[in-house]
Amino acid sequence: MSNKRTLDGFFKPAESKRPKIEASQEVSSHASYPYPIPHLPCSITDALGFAPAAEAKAINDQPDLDLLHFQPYIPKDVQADLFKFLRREFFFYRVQYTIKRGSIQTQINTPRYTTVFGVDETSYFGVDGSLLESKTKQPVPKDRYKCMPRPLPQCLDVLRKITEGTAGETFNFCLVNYYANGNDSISYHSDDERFLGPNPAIASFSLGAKRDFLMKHKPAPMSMSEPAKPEAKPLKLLLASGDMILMRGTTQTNWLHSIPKRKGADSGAGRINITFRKALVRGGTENYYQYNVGSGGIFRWDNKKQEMVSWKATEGSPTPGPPGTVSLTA
Ligand SMILES: O=C(O)CCC(=O)C(=O)O
Ligand SMILES: [Fe+2]
Repeated sequence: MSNKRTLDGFFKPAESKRPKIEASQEVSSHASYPYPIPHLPCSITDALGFAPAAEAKAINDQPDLDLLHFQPYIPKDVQADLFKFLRREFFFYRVQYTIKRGSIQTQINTPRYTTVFGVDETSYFGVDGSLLESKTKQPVPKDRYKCMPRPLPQCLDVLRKITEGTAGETFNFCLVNYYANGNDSISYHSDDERFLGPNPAIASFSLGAKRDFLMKHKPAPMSMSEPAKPEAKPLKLLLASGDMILMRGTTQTNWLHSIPKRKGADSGAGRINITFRKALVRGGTENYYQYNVGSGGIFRWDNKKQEMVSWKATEGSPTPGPPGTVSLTA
C-alpha cells in the first residue's frame, strides 16, 4: 500500500487526532464544595450551542399527561464526552436514611449515586458565592438552613440556561443521579412536592447507558360527583444518551415515574440523569440536600478501577453536610 497522501486524506476531518476531553484551566469553587469542579471544555460548550439537536415529540395523548421528548437534545458528537466529564468531575453520595411507619423504623439505602446544587427562590448566590436573601439582598443568617446550599457549577449552569430557553421556564435546582449499572434504580414516585408549587416543569436529561423510563397514572380518587375519566395506559420510554424529557403541566400531580433495575444488554454500563427544577421555598432546599447529599461519605469516579470509590478529604477541606455533622467516611 502506498504512503502517498491523497487529496481525500487532506480534506477528511482528523477525528482520531481530536483530544479526548481537554482539561479546562478554570474551575467552579465554593466554600461548600469538597473540591473544585472544572469548567466545561470549550469543545463541549461550543457543541451545546447547537442544542436542542432534534425537535421534540409531544406525548400528551393520555389523561393529565404533558411530555416533550427530545431524541436527542444534546448533540451526538459530545454526548460521550459530556457523560465522561461529569462522571469524572462530580462528587457523589450514596444516601442512607430511616423512615418510620408506626413504631417500625426502616433504613433506606438509596439505590444510586446522587448529588445536588442550587437554592430555593427565597435566596440567591452573590457573585462572591455568599448566600443573600431575595427580598432584602442582605446576607442570609448562618442558621437559616440546616444544610449548606451550594451554587450550580459552571458546567451545569451552561446547560441550565439552554434548557430554560427551550422550556420557557426558570430553574434554580439541579439534581444529578448516577446509575452505576442495572442494579441501580429509582422507584415509582412523582416530583410533586408542595415546595415546587402547582404544575411544576421538570427537565430531565439522560447521558450514557440506555434505560427504560416507566410511567403510570396515579390511582384516581373515588368520587361520586366527578365522571370517571378514560383509562390511562402505562407508558415505557427508552431513554438514550443525550435525550431530554420535559415533564410539565398536570403530569407530576397525576403520574408516577421510575427507572427500574435492568438485566441483560447495557446493564453493566453507567448512566447519568440530570434534572432541572424550581423550588419556591426553604423546605425544598432542606429536602433536596437531605435526600441527595445526606451525611454519608463522598464518592469519586476512579478511572483505573472504572468504578466509584470512597473519597477521603484532606485536612481542612470543607464538609458538604450540615454545619457540625461529620460527613466523611474513612
Ligand atoms: O433517572 C431518571 O431518568 C429519573 C430521575 C428522577 O425521576 C428523579 O431524580 O426524580
Ligand atoms: Fe423524578
